[in-house]
Amino acid sequence: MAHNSDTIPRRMGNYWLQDRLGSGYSGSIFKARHVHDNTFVALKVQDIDHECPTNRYEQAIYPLLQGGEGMPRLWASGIQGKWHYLVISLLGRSLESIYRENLQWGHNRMDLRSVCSIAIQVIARLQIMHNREVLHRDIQLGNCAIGLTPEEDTIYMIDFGFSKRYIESHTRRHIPDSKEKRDFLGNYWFTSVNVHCKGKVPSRRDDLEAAALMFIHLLTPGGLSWTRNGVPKTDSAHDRIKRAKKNARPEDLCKGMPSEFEEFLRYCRRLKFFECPDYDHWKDEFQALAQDSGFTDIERFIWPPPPAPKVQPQAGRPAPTRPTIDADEMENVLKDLAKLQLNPPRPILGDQTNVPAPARRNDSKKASEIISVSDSSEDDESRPNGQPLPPCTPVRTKKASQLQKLKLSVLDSTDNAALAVAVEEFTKFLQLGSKTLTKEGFAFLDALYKQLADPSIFVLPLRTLRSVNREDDRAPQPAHVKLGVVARLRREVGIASSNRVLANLVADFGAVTNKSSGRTITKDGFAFLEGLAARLQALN
Ligand SMILES: Nc1ncnc2c1ncn2[C@@H]1O[C@H](COP(=O)(O)OP(=O)(O)OP(=O)(O)O)[C@@H](O)[C@H]1O
Repeated sequence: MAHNSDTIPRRMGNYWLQDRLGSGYSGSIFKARHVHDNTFVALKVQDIDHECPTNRYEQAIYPLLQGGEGMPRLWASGIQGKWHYLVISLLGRSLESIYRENLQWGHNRMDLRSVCSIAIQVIARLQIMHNREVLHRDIQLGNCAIGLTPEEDTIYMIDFGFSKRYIESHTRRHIPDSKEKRDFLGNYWFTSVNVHCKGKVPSRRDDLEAAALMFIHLLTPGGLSWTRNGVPKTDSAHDRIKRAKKNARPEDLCKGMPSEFEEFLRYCRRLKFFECPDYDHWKDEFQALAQDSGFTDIERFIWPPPPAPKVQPQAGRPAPTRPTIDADEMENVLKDLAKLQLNPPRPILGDQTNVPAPARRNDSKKASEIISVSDSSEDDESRPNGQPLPPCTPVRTKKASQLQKLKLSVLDSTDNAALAVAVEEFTKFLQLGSKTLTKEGFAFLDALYKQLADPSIFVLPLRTLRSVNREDDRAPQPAHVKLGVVARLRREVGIASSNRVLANLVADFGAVTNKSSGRTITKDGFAFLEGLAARLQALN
């Protein structure tokens, strides 16, 4: 319904309306001042005859969320003439406005620090909402806003016009799933594939998937491909968006990003309709990613972002000036370098005629340094308004490059003692940081399997590889199955009689971790790895 702001009275209840903060399909939102105490609020106004009375829906949701961190307060609500109004906490800018500002500063994507911080806070907000039995159902940048000073580092959720309780109040049961196709509810850019493209009933998993797509959008140069032509004006344009979204594979969407984003999207898509997501795990993952990348104080969203942590140049050597190179270009360069085969083949465990290990170690170090190069500019370029440039997203995280280094040291190993050291380092590294096995972690296990099974031949180690696409391999298993298998592996590793037996145990360990829902290493898993290192020493 058309909405004419001229007819909105200057005063609503006890508030004087001031500037318009925003307006949407369903109404307008104004900054307003209390007539007596002069405090400022946001006042959301909607025509009482609007075909979609979202203000009334919001009015029912707000009381459920009061007091939760990052949830605005509902101060008052009422009807005046033909207007329904909600009085809520006045907040700062939306993430949509911040994202656009970043584009204007010449950055075609957001920096990793900001995205990790957004991820941690948005997942925490969804955790609060879901714990209070509410689904948001319209996660997007415009529906996340930062607080006003001194709360500008807190992200708030706003716009609960599409929200709904997923626990029915009378039965206390989860809303039912349905096979019937529903009309799409949400937004074009981030609503999950199940809800947007397949007409399924939204549940907790869909809020999380929308959040995952939003994080990936922020890190994608130019944004997700289906957002680039603007809001669709025809059904066929909308169909094109749905097709692009449905066909986009996580590995393609997340190319060049830290693996956590791909992992998170996959995790959201594996969740069952009724399943409760593991919010804490994913907050920890993004926290660990930020820490691995050298960022501090990550729970706070700081805009503009503080300068990127600098890697200290070695004493006595001038810092190298890096050419600007993007992730795709870097990948091509690395592929071309690999094709050149400048060095003799890597020494392998069973082949003692290779060049001495120390010389090869240096090479592997260099290789990992190349891979871990970040695209953060060394230039002291300033933004048009004098703000410092935000740190750019590293092509690979510190965690990824450390694991890559460990994998190379496995491939360089010429005896079991060297393998044992690599396994010990791998174990310690995971114990101290994130306990999730990323694709680089699985690549380490692959390399280990290869060396133990038969180091003299090239093995395609499909048994531990994480990125298998076969449906049966991807189907997650119940947690108790993983616990049982890992406990058995832990026992068997202590009595393994040969490298080949150890190889099979490593393969089983990779497979069972791959099929577990969080791909995390449990206590027994660490005991298995420690036992493996000890057994390798014993079999040396
Ligand atoms: N509490 C608030 N404080 C400050 N600004 C706000 C607040 N709530 C909303 N805004 C601004 O107004 C915009 C629209 O708000 P909101 O999404 O709640 O309204 P809407 O009418 O439901 O919009 P849409 O139809 O686009 O979903 C937001 O993107 C934000 O910029």
